[in-house]
Amino acid sequence: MSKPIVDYSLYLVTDSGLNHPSRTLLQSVEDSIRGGVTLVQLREKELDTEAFTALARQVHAVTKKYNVPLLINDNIDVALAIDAEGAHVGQDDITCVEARRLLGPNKILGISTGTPQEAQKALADGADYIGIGTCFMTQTKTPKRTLGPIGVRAILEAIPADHPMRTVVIGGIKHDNTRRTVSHSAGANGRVLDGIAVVTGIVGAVDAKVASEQLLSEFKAGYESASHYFKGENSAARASIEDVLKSFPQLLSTLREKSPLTHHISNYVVMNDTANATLALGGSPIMAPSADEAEDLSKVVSSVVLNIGTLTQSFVECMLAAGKHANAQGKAVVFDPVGAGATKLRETTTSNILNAMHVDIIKGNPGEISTIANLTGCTAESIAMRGVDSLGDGFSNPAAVVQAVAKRENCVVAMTGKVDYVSDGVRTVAINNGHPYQGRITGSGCMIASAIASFAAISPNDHFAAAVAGILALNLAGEHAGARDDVRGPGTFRAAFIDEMANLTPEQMLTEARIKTV
Ligand SMILES: Cc1ncc(COP(=O)(O)OP(=O)(O)O)c(N)n1
Ligand SMILES: Cc1nc(C(=O)O)sc1CCOP(=O)(O)O
Repeated sequence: MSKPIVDYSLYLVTDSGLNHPSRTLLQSVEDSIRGGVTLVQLREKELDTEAFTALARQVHAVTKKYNVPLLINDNIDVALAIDAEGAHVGQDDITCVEARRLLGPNKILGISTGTPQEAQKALADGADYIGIGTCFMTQTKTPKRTLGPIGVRAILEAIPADHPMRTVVIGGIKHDNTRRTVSHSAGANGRVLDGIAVVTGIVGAVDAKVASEQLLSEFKAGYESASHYFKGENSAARASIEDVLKSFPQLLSTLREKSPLTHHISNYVVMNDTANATLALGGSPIMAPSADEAEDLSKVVSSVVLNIGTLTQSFVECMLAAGKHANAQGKAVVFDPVGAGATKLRETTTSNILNAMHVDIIKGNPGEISTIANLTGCTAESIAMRGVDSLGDGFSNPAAVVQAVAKRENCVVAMTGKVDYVSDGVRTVAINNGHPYQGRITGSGCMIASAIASFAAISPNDHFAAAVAGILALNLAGEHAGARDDVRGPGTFRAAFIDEMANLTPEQMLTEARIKTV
């Protein structure tokens, strides 16, 4: 028999000791397959060979019924005895080369890897796939160390994109961390995980079918986000900064022609201003802070703004729902982590948002970006935070910070201040437009997030262009408003600012931009 073609998307790894007491392991396996499990590994540490073989035969009868491959953990003899579709071995077990020799060329062989070097060795040793772990803390075994999505990424990047080696991640994978793990671990070489391997998240769940359905849907959403990012944003496809700048007049004209609808979960202080700014620039806002509307809206809006300025439980629920549905619909998510480091609640919410969805563009002041850098383990410099406003100019090398956070989060980062910085991890620019009055009215940063969201709707495959265009458009409006004779202070500036967003011409986006590559 030739080697089966394997779908690695949702890989169940069993452990009878962790199986939910309400059912047998066989029931867990069957329920999980009915919920979408695509591959099963029988991993039973406490059974002797005879009992393991007997259980393996029973499990194989179930998996064969659904045409799902069964692999045996560690024990090649059992795999051969029951004619399983393959086996999985660890670094401390029989070698991969020996396992392949015993199994022959037509069985599936997987090996555990925790370093890029182990992954590269697996390429040479005849494995079909690698299990990359341990990703997160797990109760199922004592990990040597945890990799997190960034450690997983380093291993994916060690495997050439065109190599047939498949990859799954293992260790602490649950429905609420799957999406981020998959989207954030994607390598710069375009490699995205082929699947997730799960023990307790399935066998220990109250309902293994429902748990499997959720995990599979989260895996697919993470995979889609990662693939979308690389389709539009891989280095080969990235437009040069010069071409991006040249595209701005057309972007603004198209924005006005199409008037894209953006879903705002904004804050009480700026809701009216962000709605008016969106309209003035040419877009259409819908201010809808209820989670119950998020799914319906995700089908009709073009992008979403999540603003944590005035946090309540229902705002948080709505932001999480809106972000997830936007991801599922392929709509851009713009995150404005207002005052992210000011309180524990804001910090936790920021973390929860980044973990629960793929954020396409993060827009913040230096303090907010610093908090995100720290939360995501990015080795950037820190600055202090007080209230929702950032202190001082922030970083000694702001361009390096935005670039590092963008690279780590696989997204675009826009850091606003006297000079604004935008990076997608590869392209980084500094924008020198704007007026001091923008810093003296509340909500000017939030309005920038709204403008970015409108441009992201027009430029779905280049969010870097959208972020730069959004900042530039509002900064030019700020300059024009600040220069008006009728503007005598922040109050009159606020009205003039909105007027000048509406008056901005596409040509001014080209002729008045002071943007340089950094
Ligand atoms: C898919 C997958 N990845 C990794 C492992 C771990 O295997 P191993 O290192 O042999 O550890 P134990 O399973 O023996 O605890 C796995 N089983 N499956
Ligand atoms: C079996 C196994 N192997 C790991 C590795 O790092 O190689 S982590 C792990 C346990 C995974 O269990 P859970 O899904 O319950 O966290």
